[in-house]
Amino acid sequence: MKNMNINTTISVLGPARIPSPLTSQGVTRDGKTRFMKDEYRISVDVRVDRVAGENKDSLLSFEQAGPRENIYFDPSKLKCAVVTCGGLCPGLNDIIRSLVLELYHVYGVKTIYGIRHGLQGFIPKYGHDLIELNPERVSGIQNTGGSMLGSSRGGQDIGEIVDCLERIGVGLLFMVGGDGTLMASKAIGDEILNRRLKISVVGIPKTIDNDIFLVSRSFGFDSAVDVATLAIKGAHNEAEAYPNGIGLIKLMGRHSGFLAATAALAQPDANFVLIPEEEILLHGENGLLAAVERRLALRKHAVIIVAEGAGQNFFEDKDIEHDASGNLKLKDIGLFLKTEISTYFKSKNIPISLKYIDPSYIIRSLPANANDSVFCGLLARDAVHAGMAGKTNLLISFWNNNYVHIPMDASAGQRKKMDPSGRLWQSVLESTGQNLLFNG
Ligand SMILES: Nc1ncnc2c1ncn2[C@@H]1O[C@H](COP(=O)(O)OP(=O)(O)OP(=O)(O)O)[C@@H](O)[C@H]1O
Ligand SMILES: O=P(O)(O)OC[C@H]1O[C@](O)(CO)[C@@H](O)[C@@H]1O
Ligand SMILES: [Mg+2]
Repeated sequence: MKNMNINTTISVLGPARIPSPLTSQGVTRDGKTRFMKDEYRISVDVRVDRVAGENKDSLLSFEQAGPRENIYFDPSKLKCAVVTCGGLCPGLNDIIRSLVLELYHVYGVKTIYGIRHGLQGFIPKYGHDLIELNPERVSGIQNTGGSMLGSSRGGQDIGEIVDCLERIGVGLLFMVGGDGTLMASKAIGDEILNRRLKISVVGIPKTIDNDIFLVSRSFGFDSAVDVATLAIKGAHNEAEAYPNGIGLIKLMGRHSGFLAATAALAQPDANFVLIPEEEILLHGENGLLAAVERRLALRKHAVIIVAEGAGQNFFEDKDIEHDASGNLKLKDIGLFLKTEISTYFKSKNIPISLKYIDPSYIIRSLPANANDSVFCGLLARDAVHAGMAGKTNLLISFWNNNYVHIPMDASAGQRKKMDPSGRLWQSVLESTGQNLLFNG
């Protein structure tokens, strides 16, 4: 972490004095306690570079997630709420289910509200009813994609959201979403603080783009990679089957190419991977079109993966649009490339068979795979442990193979991007051999 000034201190609503209901199960078979102490920390950097001549390391560390010996909230009086915001993502229902089961069975919290359709659900004018969540209500939801609570985009009045929390008496709010949701969580947390309320806000980062700052892996990403490999297989089969076949696949990834790059490694049939972090050169000897031509001459087929945020520089600045949440609406680089490739080969009188595959919404709306389901359960349980201990304005993150607490303001407003000189991208370059094709 080059930025050593990030905040790593977690806020608390007050001292946690009530013995946890987990106390009866709090000691493991070998006599060790399973409770975490706030003093257990996970270092931010695994590698520690010593300054020449010094023999002391100064370690930046995150608080380790997990059950605390004492909790802040009285489970018999506590009301909780869960909301899912932004784009769909595999695993949302696993998260909701695990939150409910942990709160209900392990901590004994019996009142859990599901907020419908993201932040809209807090605002009376939309008329979305609350859902009472309990183990029966969430039974089997993990087998379905999407979110049983629904979602929405679009800003809502933060004051009105906190009014709603006060009105329904929520003490612990779980917010599941991407970077925008974390910004909203932070704003809600700040307003709660302004009003001196004892409401804890815990974020669980979600995105198939895997672009949340200080989060090594977000849930849904692994499932998205899985499904993306099917699209790559299909594109490869189509490309191989026809003379000069080209399979072009567009994958999601607004500002970061993690999904495109990882899927290309998981299903190594792609010859070109195009990501937002690297500029695309289209024309000329070292451009994509000439490189595809070289590839066809060599192997008679080609597979191209493009992340949706790649090549946005090809589109004019004048018709810039934003969605309801203020996210930049990306122009369709997949369709653009399809046209450019077709036009190029037509102008050269080279017949091609181009198949364009856009699996975007299929990928993000399916249920989680087994690996993500396990991950969601662990994240959700740690979110409950943190919230019950009275911790607030934090998100649960997976970092250096550990589950940790990250203060919301350390992550919100920043984005994780792929390092073009890092191992992931360099492996993609090796696996595809695309640099050799680009450079003739
Ligand atoms: N700075 C902010 N302050 C308050 N609310 C915000 C802010 N940014 C985003 N939001 C709200 O948070 C919600 C989720 O944001 P958004 O639609 O951008 O999805 P997201 O959480 O980033 O997920 P995705 O990764 O799918 O885009 C929206 O209702 C949005 O209006
Ligand atoms: O079509 P929508 O819902 O605006 O969302 C598209 C965006 O959402 C994401 O799936 C993230 O949730 C991005 O990969 C994509 O750019
Ligand atoms: Mg977002």
